Amino acid sequence: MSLLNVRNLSKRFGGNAAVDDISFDLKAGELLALIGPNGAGKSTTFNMVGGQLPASAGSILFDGRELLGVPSHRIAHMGVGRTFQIAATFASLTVLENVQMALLSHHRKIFSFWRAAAHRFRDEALDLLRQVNMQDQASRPCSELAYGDVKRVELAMSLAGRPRLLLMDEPTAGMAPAERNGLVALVKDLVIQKNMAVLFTEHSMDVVFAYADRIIVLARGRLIAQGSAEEVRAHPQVQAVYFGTGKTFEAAISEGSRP
Ligand SMILES: Nc1ncnc2c1ncn2[C@@H]1O[C@H](COP(=O)(O)OP(=O)(O)OP(=O)(O)O)[C@@H](O)[C@H]1O
Repeated sequence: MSLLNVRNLSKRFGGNAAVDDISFDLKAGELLALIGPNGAGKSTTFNMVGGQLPASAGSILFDGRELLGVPSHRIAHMGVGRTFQIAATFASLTVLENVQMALLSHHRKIFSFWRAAAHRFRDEALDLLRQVNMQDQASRPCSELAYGDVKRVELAMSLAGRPRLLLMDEPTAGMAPAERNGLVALVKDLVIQKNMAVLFTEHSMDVVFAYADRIIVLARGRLIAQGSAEEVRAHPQVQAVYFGTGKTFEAAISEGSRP
């Protein structure tokens, strides 16, 4: 049975249908990529699932419970985690402190007194850092880290909320190709180990085709294709919309270009 059921979801901004009657499912243990050209409606879809944006119509069921109309903080506590395009860590805090902070937040402790409670959740934070291969850098301030490592810390922070569904908006934005592959390979391992569902948007097609279990393609707010990498790659409408210039996916991959 699916963990997430999106049905006939739409969002209009004035006369513009940013998301237009889309439906898709996501199972536990599945890594689902949401792709499409700029302005296709990916972020708008994410923001509706995460509760940051109200929908104009449709339904989003998470484990059978309707998410539409539920505030984002409550959606987070229901088990839907989120990472953003720009990693949100506290630069002046150490790696470990950032993850402890996320744990304090998850357990609804008060931020302002957190230093006094810094010993709390230390073991749990170290365990989360181990899961993203950052335990060796636990005592370094986040400001000193390479960007790819900051993204790993952010991933550990999002795991602090024990999400059953993790939404990752362009997790590899701003990363070098080798770092990109490392991060998404790690996410794929976590999906399998934790039987967690992940929905991610991504501009890097090589990463999508290498790691996603399934891909859905949006164009101008409409869902035009969904399926395996092979199915999506071969889909005529996807090729036409994505590479209207006559480019093929293979060419785009070898150039490492953004659509
Ligand atoms: N707050 C808003 N007000 C008005 N129009 C918006 C708003 N947010 C998004 N849009 C429009 O909705 C459409 C979909 O935008 P969205 O940001 O969801 O696309 P996207 O696929 O995430 O694009 P990108 O890959 O560039 O991030 C676009 O036409 C955009 O201009």
